[in-house]
Amino acid sequence: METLSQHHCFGGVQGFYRHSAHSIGLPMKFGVFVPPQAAHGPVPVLFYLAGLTCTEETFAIKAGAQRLAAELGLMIVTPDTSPRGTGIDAADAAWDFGHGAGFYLDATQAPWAGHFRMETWVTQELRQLVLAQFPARADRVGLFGHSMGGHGALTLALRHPGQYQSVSAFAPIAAPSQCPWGEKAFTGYLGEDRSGWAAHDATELIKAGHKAPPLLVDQGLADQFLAAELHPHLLEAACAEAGQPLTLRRHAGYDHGYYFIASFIDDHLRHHARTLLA
Ligand SMILES: N[C@@H](CCC(=O)N[C@@H](CSC=O)C(=O)NCC(=O)O)C(=O)O
Repeated sequence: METLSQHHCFGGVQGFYRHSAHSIGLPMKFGVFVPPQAAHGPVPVLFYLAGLTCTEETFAIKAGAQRLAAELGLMIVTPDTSPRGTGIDAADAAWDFGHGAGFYLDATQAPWAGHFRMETWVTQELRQLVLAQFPARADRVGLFGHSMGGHGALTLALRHPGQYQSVSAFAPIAAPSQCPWGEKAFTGYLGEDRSGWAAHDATELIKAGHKAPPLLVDQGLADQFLAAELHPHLLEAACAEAGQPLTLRRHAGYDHGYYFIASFIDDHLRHHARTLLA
C-alpha cells in the first residue's frame, strides 16, 4: 500500500492511498479518515460508496463528514468508483458507464469482466486491506453511499449478510433494473439476459427475501434524477411487503448533489454510530 497524501483533520488524519488490487488487476485508490480515538485502539469503520463520475476524494472533500466522525470515533473509507486505466475504449465513452461507473458489481461480460470487479474489491480485498493496515474493528463495519453508491450500499449489504452491521443511503438507484442508468450498466456488465439482474437490484433482492440491518434512506424531492432514475417508492413498497425495516425520508427542495449530502450527513453518521458504538 502506497500513501499518496495525509492531512491532519479535526484531530484525526484524512489520507489517500493506492494499492495493487489483485481482484481488479490494476492499482486502485481509496481514502481513509482515521479519527483521533484510533490512537487508543481499533474503532468502528464505515465504507462510503460514491456515485457516478466521483473518485475516492469526492466525499472526503465535499460531504463535511470528518468533524462528527472525529467526535464519534468513526473511521471512514472511500473507495474509488471503478477501475481506472483499463485500456477499454468504451470505458471513456459516457459518464454513466465504464470509468467512474463501476456499479459495485463483478462484470460477467467482455470486455469488462477482466477488471470491473468492484464487488469483490470492496467486500473482500479492500475490506481485508483496511482491517489489516488501519486500526479498524472487524466486528463493527457499516456501509453507506450515494446514488450509484447508494445502490451499491443496499445491494452489497443484502448480498453479504452479516458483513455490515449498519447501512444507509442518500438518493440511491433503488430499482436499477427499471431505470436507464441501471439498464445500461446491467446490459453492459451483466448481459442482455435480465434474469441475472435481480441479484444486483436492491428492490428485487428484498422482494426475494434478502434482509439487511434497518435502513436509513434520504431523498431530496428536487432531485433532478428522482423521477427517471431513482424510484425510492419501489424500494419502499418492497420493504413494506417483506418486513424489511426502512426509514425513508423525503426532503422538499433538496437536489441530488453534495449540498444535500452535507445537510444530512450527521444523521447518517449517528444512525451508524447507534449500532456500531453500542
Ligand atoms: N454528468 C454530470 C453529473 C454527474 C453526477 O451528478 N454525479 C453524481 C452522482 S449521480 C449517481 O450516481 C455525483 O455525485 N457527482 C459528484 C458531485 O460532486 O456532485 C457530471 O459529469 O458532473
